[in-house]
Amino acid sequence: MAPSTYYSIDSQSGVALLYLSNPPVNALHPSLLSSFAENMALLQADASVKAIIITGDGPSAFSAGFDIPQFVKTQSGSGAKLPDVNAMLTALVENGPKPTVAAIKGSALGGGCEVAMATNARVATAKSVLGLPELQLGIIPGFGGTQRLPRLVGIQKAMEMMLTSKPLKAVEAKNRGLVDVVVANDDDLLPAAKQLALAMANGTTPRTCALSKTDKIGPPMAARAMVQLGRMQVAKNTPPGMKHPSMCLDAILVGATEGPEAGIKKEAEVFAEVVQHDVSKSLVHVFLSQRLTSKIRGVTDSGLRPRPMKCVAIIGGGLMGSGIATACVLNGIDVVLKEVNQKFLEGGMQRVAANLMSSVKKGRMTKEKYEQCMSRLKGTITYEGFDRADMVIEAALEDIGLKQKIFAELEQVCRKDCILSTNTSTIDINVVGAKTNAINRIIGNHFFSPAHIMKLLEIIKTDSTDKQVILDTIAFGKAIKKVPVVVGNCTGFAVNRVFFPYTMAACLLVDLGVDPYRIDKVIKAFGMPMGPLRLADLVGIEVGVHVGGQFVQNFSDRTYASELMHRMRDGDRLGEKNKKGFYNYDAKRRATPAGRDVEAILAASGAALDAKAANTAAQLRQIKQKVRSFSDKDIVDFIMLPVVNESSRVVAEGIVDKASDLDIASVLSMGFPPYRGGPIKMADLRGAASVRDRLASFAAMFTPVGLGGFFEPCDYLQSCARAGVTLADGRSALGTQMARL
Ligand SMILES: C[C@H](O)CC(=O)SCCNC(=O)CCNC(=O)[C@H](O)C(C)(C)COP(=O)(O)OP(=O)(O)OC[C@H]1O[C@@H](n2cnc3c(N)ncnc32)[C@H](O)[C@@H]1OP(=O)(O)O
Repeated sequence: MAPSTYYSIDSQSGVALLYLSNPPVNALHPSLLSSFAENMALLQADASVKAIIITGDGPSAFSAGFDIPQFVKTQSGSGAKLPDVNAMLTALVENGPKPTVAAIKGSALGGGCEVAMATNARVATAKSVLGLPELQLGIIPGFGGTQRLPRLVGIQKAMEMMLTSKPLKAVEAKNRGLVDVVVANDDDLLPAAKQLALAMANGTTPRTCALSKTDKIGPPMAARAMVQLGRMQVAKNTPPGMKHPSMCLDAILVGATEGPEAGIKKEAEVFAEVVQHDVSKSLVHVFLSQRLTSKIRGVTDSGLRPRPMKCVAIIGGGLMGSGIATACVLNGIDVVLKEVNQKFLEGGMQRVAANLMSSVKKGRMTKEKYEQCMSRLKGTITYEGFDRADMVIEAALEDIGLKQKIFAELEQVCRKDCILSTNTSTIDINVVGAKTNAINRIIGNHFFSPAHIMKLLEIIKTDSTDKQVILDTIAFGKAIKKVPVVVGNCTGFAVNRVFFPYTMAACLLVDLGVDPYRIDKVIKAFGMPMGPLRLADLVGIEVGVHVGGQFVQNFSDRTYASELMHRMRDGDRLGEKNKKGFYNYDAKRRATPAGRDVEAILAASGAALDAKAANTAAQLRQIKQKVRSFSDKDIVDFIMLPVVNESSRVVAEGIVDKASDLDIASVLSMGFPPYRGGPIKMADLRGAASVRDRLASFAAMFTPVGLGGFFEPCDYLQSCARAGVTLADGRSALGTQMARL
């Protein structure tokens, strides 16, 4: 059914009930808004109607706001024309002849909250939440929210709610003035709303029109001072180039100092501008793409039903294994945790207990829930209990022989329908299962550390993995509240593979004489949580040497084999592990640049590059000169565009189901800034041709010293650039040409 509204009128009381209807969250689609305007006009004109209650259809939402996919259409110029929602809300909902009440169950977010704020009173169930999270989509409220919210809760709270995008629970919303009545049970909602609506119709309770209220915004001078405080917050917390938070404050200020009409006008101007910014295009892309990762062609649309994973056996109680066990027991799944001896087992069990206890200490979990979770955890040093397991997750050392032995044993001790999975981050899944006859039920479950906190679950399927196994693993990922991204089997899978150039490019810059701390600073300013050298310390220099070596071996045409990490390791600069890496670490893991402590290592690594390029020393000298005068933007391109290049290969090879899956995986694992959309979205916003040309210029610069391959734009990127199609659409747009890539 098309998104719309429908209503009924209680002829006895004269109360009309208008439903916003667009399951599952009653998003305000343009057709719903048109129907809303039409039906409100009808009800306001109907002489038999005394008051109007607006509510959401279905159990979970009043309305989660404007229909977000419509933004993509607006941004590409194909959006439907909206009725004048602000005029309609003011004339028909706020100031119409009949009083209006919002009856809220579940979420009233964004435009949904704005509709509710336009009514004359709000009644909400205790579990409801109300808020204006538009800023997290790179936009600002556009249906009067920047004007009504400050008038209901005060400027300070309104700014806080908008700038953090955090909604209020119903009880706090009532304390703040956003809600009038809170009811404990769903069944009490409509009766309470009706009572209030009739009281307003009879004049026994006054009608509130939020736009006319002034008591909470104070005089203009006070409003200016308050907004100035908000601006200081924005300056502190907002990445450079992100304009919509301060533009949101502009709209609040105009309303508070020049009146609501001017404020609504300003809000509309700002909204129309920010919705076209790249930041909004990226954040909307991330919101929608994150919800698409668990929809896999040929699997989730195959008619199969996922089997619930009630019991999971985990091999290895180290950091990863105990984190995975924590995520399982937290979400109602029984766990059998296996270790090699009693001492290690106790260590693993204690780690799970400590993970859970940390939530208790922070007040996020009750002691009762803690006990419940712990009761789901059983430890063993044999395979006892593995016959109960619906899925095994092996999280042992990254040792091929060991994993093969474990999998051969698992085949013997587990049920024939048990999914056998590995948490390897580097080893080919087919190799892990090579000594079994169970390759169709073997899959990768790649968690990111700390496994009970990080949202991404990279699921690695092979050509032999059964669809049912993939489907069950996706459902398992969702059951433990991860975002599952299904990828193909290749060196580094998706995430580690696309990010290998991140560290290699940084090593190349350091070898050419660029200050490592400048590199980290520039990349952090780009929006990554930390620069590549700080990250190398965090992951561990030895791990870097091991993983880097695999990429050099497998992708020799496009890797840079720096000696930097090897020399760091040999110099006992192992990273956070021994508190000495590119940075020195204190007891609280605070990092300070190691500076002179690593000077000799950096010099030796640079000298190794000089020695390798001895026959082209003059060209290398020229390159060094250029590189040392690189701007910050050059450094970002130098490091991030090779990541885009490898991402393009991953998309071209079909390692991910959709290009956007790779963006989400990058955001949720490496902390790629969501407001840049992920490597593919970022490249598409810039244009494939521009990315290709910049990479080609780096390739031309480095070819004389034999390192051009590291930057050479891949065939897919070149084809998309030539055809003028996006990297996201290239696979379908290039069609048969893809076969030749
Ligand atoms: C003019 C206005 O000021 C502008 C606006 O209103 S912009 C919109 C502002 N609103 C928001 O940002 C709220 C966005 N939604 C959410 O935060 C969360 O979806 C939620 C809290 C409502 C529910 O969360 P949760 O229960 O985890 O379910 P979630 O998977 O996110 O959503 C359920 C489905 O509803 C969809 N959905 C949620 N909000 C939507 C919206 N505003 N528009 C369209 N679809 C929406 C999701 O895409 C998902 O679809 P799927 O089932 O096809 O995957």
